[in-house]
Amino acid sequence: MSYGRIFPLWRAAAGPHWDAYVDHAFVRGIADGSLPRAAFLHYLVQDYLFLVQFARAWSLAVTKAETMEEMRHCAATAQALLEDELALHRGICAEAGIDARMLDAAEERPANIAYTRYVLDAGHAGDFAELLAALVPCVLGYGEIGRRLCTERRDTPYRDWIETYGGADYQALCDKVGALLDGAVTRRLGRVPQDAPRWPVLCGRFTTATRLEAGFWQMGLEP
Ligand SMILES: Cc1ncc(CN)c(N)n1
Repeated sequence: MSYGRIFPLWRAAAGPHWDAYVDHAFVRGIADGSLPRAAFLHYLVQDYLFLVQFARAWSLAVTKAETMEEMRHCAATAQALLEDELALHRGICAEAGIDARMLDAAEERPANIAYTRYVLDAGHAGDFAELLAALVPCVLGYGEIGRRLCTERRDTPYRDWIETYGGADYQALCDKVGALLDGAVTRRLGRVPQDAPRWPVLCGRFTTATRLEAGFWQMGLEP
């Protein structure tokens, strides 16, 4: 399963940056349980703020869409981030004594600001396809990580996290985003999008967002 046709092409174009993201030391620490709890909570608080900005970016995609179908997909993805995914963050943080008020008052780290504002800028400066190219490493990268870690079945205190991203609901979201991406790119760049002059720009957006994902994990290791 590779979440459609376009995603594997962009992933290949990102070269070693993709593995630096999905196989980062932070991810390995989640998988084998060696990640210190303080680092995980620090990451989770930043990720809460991240997802709020990402919901804004998916909402921006609603305004950039060209069809009702695209609008529906993007609105549903923003909703899934705000309700389903953030429920994981709220739950784990509440158990650690970090309540909703503390989450909202947390200060964004520079790596977080860099990534989220890059994506929002891609959306403001570019069209729907450009915004999607900056958005999909987030959704589909975690889908890939969650699916892989779920099959490893190792003993780790971060099982809730792994099962959220490897679970059926998140994987279904990834399949839908992959289908949205395929349709959107074909609609704008044609059936052989690799030949379109805009293809390298889209690959570039995807690769930069991928590098910013790796930077986000790195930030997580430095509470
Ligand atoms: C930084 C980041 N990237 C991706 C995801 C998965 N939506 C996330 N929660 N946080």
